[in-house]
Amino acid sequence: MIDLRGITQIYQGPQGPVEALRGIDLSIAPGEVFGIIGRSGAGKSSLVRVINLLNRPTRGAVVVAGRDLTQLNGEQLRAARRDIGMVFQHFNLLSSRTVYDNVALPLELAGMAPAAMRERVGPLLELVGLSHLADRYPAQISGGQKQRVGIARALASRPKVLLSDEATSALDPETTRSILDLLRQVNRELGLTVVLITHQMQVIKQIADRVAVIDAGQIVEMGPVLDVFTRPQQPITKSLIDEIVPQELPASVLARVRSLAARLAPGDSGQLLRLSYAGEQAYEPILSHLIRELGLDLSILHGQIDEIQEQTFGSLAVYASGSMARIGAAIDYLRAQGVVVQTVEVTG
Ligand SMILES: Nc1ncnc2c1ncn2[C@@H]1O[C@H](COP(=O)(O)OP(=O)(O)OP(=O)(O)O)[C@@H](O)[C@H]1O
Repeated sequence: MIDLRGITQIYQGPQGPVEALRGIDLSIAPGEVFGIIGRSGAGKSSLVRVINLLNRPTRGAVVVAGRDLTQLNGEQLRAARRDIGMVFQHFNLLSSRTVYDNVALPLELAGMAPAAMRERVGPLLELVGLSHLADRYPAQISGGQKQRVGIARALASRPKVLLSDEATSALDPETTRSILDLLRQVNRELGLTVVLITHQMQVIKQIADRVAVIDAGQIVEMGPVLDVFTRPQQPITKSLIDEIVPQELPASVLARVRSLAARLAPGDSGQLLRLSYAGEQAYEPILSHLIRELGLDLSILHGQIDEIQEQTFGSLAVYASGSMARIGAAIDYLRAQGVVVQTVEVTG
């Protein structure tokens, strides 16, 4: 649905050129919810605005629904943009127009007759749950409701792609969840491709199928969300995930490891393992196999089980004690079960 090829964006800043995007290649499939995450200044806004050519890239091709937007003339581009809706962090509603008239605006601009417009806007207000507020003005509704208006307006021209530029950053956590649920619903019911940028892993966790991590204008990591959560590769990805799954173990856990290590039976070894897994399998049978079949002693020190996209995602810290051979066999067994195993050395 969306193919970005070799996208470079150079701004002329007051202190000279700023290379905000440096050779981005990205393919987003139809119907996908694709998240782009990065710290402030990483280039997220620049990237999402390239997709509808609000930003014209310095170099590269922007192919949406089979057409390279950079090659279109003004009129063709205006037509192509109707396939791409956008929602903004600060909603960008017109304060002098009612909720209804804000949603109707793109249709009015496209010259649609009022009766046809009513037929289009009514169901959209229903979809976003605002039919009862159609006559209110933006100043008379909440932030979450404003964003619902923004989403309905973005859907008015029946786009194939919805871009979301930090749509939930100005909202509290509960409203954020409800807006993300709405975007998910729109994605599923209308088959829309959704591209969202955010600096919050919570947003990615709740809604995205795949995620790209952007840093200093480049994609440094990309994959299905579950994979990236269980096997983050880059330090930036780890630090972004830390918000959900702490990457460092608490001091109390490390103290417990030291005390277990001090009480090992003669000839035994001990190893702290961090396990993470995603998907169908559950920990319990795997851990009981280790204890029963491999004769290992396992202490569960720390753990968290969460849900990502209706799949279980867990992370555990366990201390295994027994012979070196048994610990090695346990690690092999865990990996064969699809569990990501990290051995952690505890000093001091
Ligand atoms: N119009 C502009 N002129 C000059 N430099 C710009 C312009 N817009 C963005 N930049 C610079 O380009 C880089 C990327 O900015 P961008 O807004 O894309 O990042 P971002 O990841 O969206 O950041 P934030 O989360 O803070 O909005 C930054 O260094 C920024 O200062």
